[in-house]
Amino acid sequence: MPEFNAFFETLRERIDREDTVVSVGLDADLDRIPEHLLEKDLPRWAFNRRIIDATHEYAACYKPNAAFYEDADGWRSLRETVAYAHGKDVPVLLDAKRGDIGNTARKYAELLEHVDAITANPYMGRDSLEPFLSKADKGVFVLCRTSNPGGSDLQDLELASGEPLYRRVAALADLWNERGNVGLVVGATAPAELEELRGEVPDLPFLVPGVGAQGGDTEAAVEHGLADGVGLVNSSRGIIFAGEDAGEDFAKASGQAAKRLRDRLNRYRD
Ligand SMILES: O=c1ccn([C@@H]2O[C@H](COP(=O)(O)O)[C@@H](O)[C@H]2O)c(=O)[nH]1
Repeated sequence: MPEFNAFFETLRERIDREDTVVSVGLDADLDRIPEHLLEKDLPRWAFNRRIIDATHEYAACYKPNAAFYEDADGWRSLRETVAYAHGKDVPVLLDAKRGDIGNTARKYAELLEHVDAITANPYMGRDSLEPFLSKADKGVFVLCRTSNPGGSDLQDLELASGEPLYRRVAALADLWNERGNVGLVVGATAPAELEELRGEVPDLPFLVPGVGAQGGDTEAAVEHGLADGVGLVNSSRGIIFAGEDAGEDFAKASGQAAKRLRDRLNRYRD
């Protein structure tokens, strides 16, 4: 079993030091950002800065989803956000779900020059992930059993061997973990699969989305999401929009929501 790489060691240090496995999802949706911020030059950055100020002491990492930044101002906002999170010593995991033929994946993998870890789609196989995997000091979270209702449509399909596809993905990800830089994405809405996968790949840390707005199982997320104490449980809308109706005080409510989630998850940690 390879040891954790630099990213996972940094994450482990952060988790231990701050006593939290909360991933704060920065899905800065312009349709939900408080109105008074919309006049700013970069509203998403203005929003994220306030959210980071209010939540960083409860955050093991920040997870911006690329979908909310894929325009010119969005990328500028994201760069400012990443620099600010780093200034608070919090790692950043970009939820980008990339993966393509090697030549294209090589360009996607350049995203890792700016962030500490990324989510990747394994559907096109090992060569499509190699450019990410070869960045030995970064983290690569491979989509395995996703939290959405349609996650079962393909991921649960039984292979000729009798095993479901998500289990094969987990086994492959374990093989791809030569550098100790691989984790899995497994949704909190699939607690049975979380438990099963923890048994299959005991050494891979999980990123567990789906608590909060999606109603996933927080206890299962913690009990099975961590490998040797390392793993992340993400909430995005449940934290960043907790103060949606609080006007100028919106970030305070986010800080309280992040603290509540941290405390709740910590009840299940060893
Ligand atoms: O299986 C998956 C993989 C990724 N996500 C992403 O996580 C957050 C969840 O947001 P919430 O507001 O906490 O529901 C979002 O960025 C998703 O794209 C996921 O939910 N499930």
